Amino acid sequence: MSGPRALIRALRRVKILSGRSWKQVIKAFVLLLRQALSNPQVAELVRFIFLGTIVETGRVAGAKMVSLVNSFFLVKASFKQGEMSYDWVSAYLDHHKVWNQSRTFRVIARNAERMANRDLALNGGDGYPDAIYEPSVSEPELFHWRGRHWITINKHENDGASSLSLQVWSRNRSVLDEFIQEARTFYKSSAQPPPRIDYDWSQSLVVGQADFSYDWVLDYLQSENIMADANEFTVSTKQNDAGWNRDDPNQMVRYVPSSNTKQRLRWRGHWMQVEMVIGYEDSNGRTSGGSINVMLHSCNRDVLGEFIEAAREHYTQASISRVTVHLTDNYGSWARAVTKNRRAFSTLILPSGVKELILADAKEFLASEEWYTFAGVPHRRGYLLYGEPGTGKSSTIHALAGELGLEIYFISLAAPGIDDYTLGRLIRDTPPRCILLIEDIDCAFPSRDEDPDEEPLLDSRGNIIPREPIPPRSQVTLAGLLNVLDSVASEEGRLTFATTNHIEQLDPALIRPGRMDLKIQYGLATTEQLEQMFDRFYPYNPDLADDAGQAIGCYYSSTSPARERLSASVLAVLAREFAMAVPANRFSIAQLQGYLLTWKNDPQAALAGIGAWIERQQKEKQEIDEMKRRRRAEAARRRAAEREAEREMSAVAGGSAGAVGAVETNGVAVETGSQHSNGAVQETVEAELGM
Ligand SMILES: Nc1ncnc2c1ncn2[C@@H]1O[C@H](COP(=O)(O)OP(=O)(O)OP(=O)(O)O)[C@@H](O)[C@H]1O
Repeated sequence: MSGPRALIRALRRVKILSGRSWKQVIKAFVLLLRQALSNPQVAELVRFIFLGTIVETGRVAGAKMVSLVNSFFLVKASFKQGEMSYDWVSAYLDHHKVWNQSRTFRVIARNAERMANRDLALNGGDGYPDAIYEPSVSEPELFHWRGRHWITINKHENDGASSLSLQVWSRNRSVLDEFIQEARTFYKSSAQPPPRIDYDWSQSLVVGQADFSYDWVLDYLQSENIMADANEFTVSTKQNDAGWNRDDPNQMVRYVPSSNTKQRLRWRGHWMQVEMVIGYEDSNGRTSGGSINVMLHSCNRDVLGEFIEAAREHYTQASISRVTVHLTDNYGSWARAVTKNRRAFSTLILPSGVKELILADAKEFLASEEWYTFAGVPHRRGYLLYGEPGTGKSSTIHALAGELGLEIYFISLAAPGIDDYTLGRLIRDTPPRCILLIEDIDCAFPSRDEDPDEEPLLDSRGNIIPREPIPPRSQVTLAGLLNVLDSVASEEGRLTFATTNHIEQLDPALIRPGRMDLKIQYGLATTEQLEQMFDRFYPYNPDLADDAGQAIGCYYSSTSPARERLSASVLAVLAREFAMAVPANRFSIAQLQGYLLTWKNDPQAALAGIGAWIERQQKEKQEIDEMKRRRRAEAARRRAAEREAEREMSAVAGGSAGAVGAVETNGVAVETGSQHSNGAVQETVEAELGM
């Protein structure tokens, strides 16, 4: 306790402090210190503090000196993951196996991304992902660069994001510049894709699904196979999906770029990132808002323009050999497009002059927009192709689209979701200069669907029972259809084609000129068409080769044991005989095409077998007619029975008064009535079938 007491004593003396001179203050302080230091514990503490202060000051001064020296002799740089510079340096260091000295690794299994340090990987060569060693957060590595400069590299990881810091042991900053430049050049020349980027630091281009350029870009990406290095696919068997054809355009399975992932591709020496964004579905299940986002890893804006131009050019070129058909979804929107190989106009087999007429008319229409404007006539043209099924109506439109380089927008009025409103919207959404194809336009009208030659249905008293019209198969009304055909949206150089097998069911308002300007009937095959068809199936072909690959210039005879060659003149004779053997206007081209396809390499066998085929067709037709007749008779019997029963029930109900009695009477009457009506039905059916 001597210490504190001495201190108190000293303090008492300090009262001389109050208002006295500084000398007295110092004196008092020295006195106080002496008193304190006279205590060995205090003396020890003061010595300890004094020494510590000296050491710490030395350390701070030393560190300051080192950093001063560092900043004088070292050049530092840091690189953050997500920046391209990080990838340059990282790939460069990987390549130079800088991490070889590391003792701490992170092992990952990945084969999708190519790594420059692949030699470090355990490559099993079995197609299974390799184990790849990546340096983990580790001690700084010293790297002797170009045998002249020492560089310390440190890899850090923070919240899963890596960064690199570099210290170049040189006073000269240009060493760092050279190092970065070399890493960049190495990276650029290697096949390393750039990192996927989430933010827009470069030029980007967004092509919306609703825009025409969407098709260009998508088509370009598929056809050029330029996304072949991508590693995320969805495998689809659907033809109409946006898919990659890879090398084989006929393959059934297509590689569809995975949506909402960023794919990197190298295009004309530039790295690009492409992302397919799938649209969202609204409450009606309609998809919209999809896009292709293209981001260019270059500061040269012109490259994006070049890319779009290349896509457009490719699309235009490809369209020359293809026809695009746009189809609707179940909600009345243009949903997808399918492309088909173009059909040559010359392959159409039509009575002479018909093809030429349609083609010339359409061409003339497209070329005379100015005239229409000048004359104040809406620039639209409607064509109605009508006639038997399988006679070439759709084929004509398809071939015409190819010939004129137009796309087809196909609407089936019977499709679900197509009503007046959606039809109007679809028409509004079609581009100018295209072919709008409305197939089976008759399905918008009530029809009887039965044989028009059918005899009237009679009841037991010989009265005609009116037939109930079969309701239309479409939700589109005549007014709605006329509206659409007359709408302003239809005045943009559009060719509207409508097809029907039943022109007699169409309202005259629909087919009047102005709506349907050109009506062309398609009939069953005439003798002229049959001959043409045979010629088309078995052309005299100078390039034709035999089984051994020898050019033979014509077909071999199948009937002659010596396998004689068939000359052009023999083929012409066969064609003529074939045309004569088939009754004119009896079969459709589609039917005959089916037959000829079974003999596609043997014209003589085709001719030899045609008689038997016709007989078979006739027999089949008789059987079908008989089945139809029976079905009609059954339907007639049922309808007549229903009518009789209804009539008798209303007669009984009208004549009876008491409820209970009425029921009983009714029951008997019905029974009697039904017996009676059965007899009546029999009579009706027999009358109808002419028995
Ligand atoms: N006049 C024709 N010229 C060339 N090929 C034809 C002709 N008619 C039919 N075909 C062939 O028959 C098949 C069916 O033809 P298409 O679909 O054009 O007939 P359609 O009249 O439109 O029939 P539908 O009324 O049933 O729709 C096609 O494969 C087509 O190649």
